[in-house]
Amino acid sequence: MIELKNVRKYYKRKLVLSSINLTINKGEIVGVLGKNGCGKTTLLKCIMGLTQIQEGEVLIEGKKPQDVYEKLSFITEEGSYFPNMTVDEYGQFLQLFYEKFDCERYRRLIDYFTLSRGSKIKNFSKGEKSKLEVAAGFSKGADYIVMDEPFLGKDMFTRKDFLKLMATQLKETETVIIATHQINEIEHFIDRGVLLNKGNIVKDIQMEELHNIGKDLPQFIQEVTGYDKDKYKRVFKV
Ligand SMILES: Nc1ncnc2c1ncn2[C@@H]1O[C@H](COP(=O)(O)OP(=O)(O)OP(=O)(O)O)[C@@H](O)[C@H]1O
Repeated sequence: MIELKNVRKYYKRKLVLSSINLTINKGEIVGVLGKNGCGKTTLLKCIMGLTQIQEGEVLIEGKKPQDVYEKLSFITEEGSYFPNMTVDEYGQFLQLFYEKFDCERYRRLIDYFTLSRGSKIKNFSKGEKSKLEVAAGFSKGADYIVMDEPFLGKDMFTRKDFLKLMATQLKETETVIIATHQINEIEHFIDRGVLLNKGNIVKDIQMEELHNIGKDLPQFIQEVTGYDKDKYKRVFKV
């Protein structure tokens, strides 16, 4: 279980997350959603223990994230790989570092994404690096897989493959937290949507509940966070 209790985060004097309370249970697939700059990445970094918080606490199974790093895997655009390594060398490194690293899963994912095992990571395209990041992130043997915009830079077919992968390969005990703007794509994949606006959780809804009331995710997000359709006219005075 992941617990965020009254988490408040500032970057210098700017308040980015204000008193966040959130509990994520084991096995849940949770989408963290909201407009640019609303605090999604910052929230994920708090869960990962990668950024300092000024108030409150984050607990992963009752412990600080820094004390259970092997339970967590962060899949991010920035990438956690070493560019000078080849795909195979990186796999060997991860195996040494993560006790529960699943070599077989890594190999299969590398093949699934048709990445060349002998190639240096630095020579990969953006999309290929992002596939490698997913392959590594899913193979660390972590209980909590935290993803920040995993669709970025991936072509249409890869995005489909990626979703298929998540829908079929995840174990029941694996928990996924995914921050993305690709709401159409994750609509039928997530169990629950947590909607942020200006650093606050403004809605936390089970997808089943949403579909039962006949709404889809884009509609729901627009209703909750609003869309200023006249902004263009105001700014450009047209
Ligand atoms: N290292 C930093 N230093 C100062 N301000 C930051 C830093 N990182 C993020 N911010 C600010 O914090 C706010 C939230 O940023 P964050 O990256 O969490 O948003 P986001 O919801 O992930 O946005 P996006 O959808 O654009 O990726 C933004 O206003 C951003 O400018």
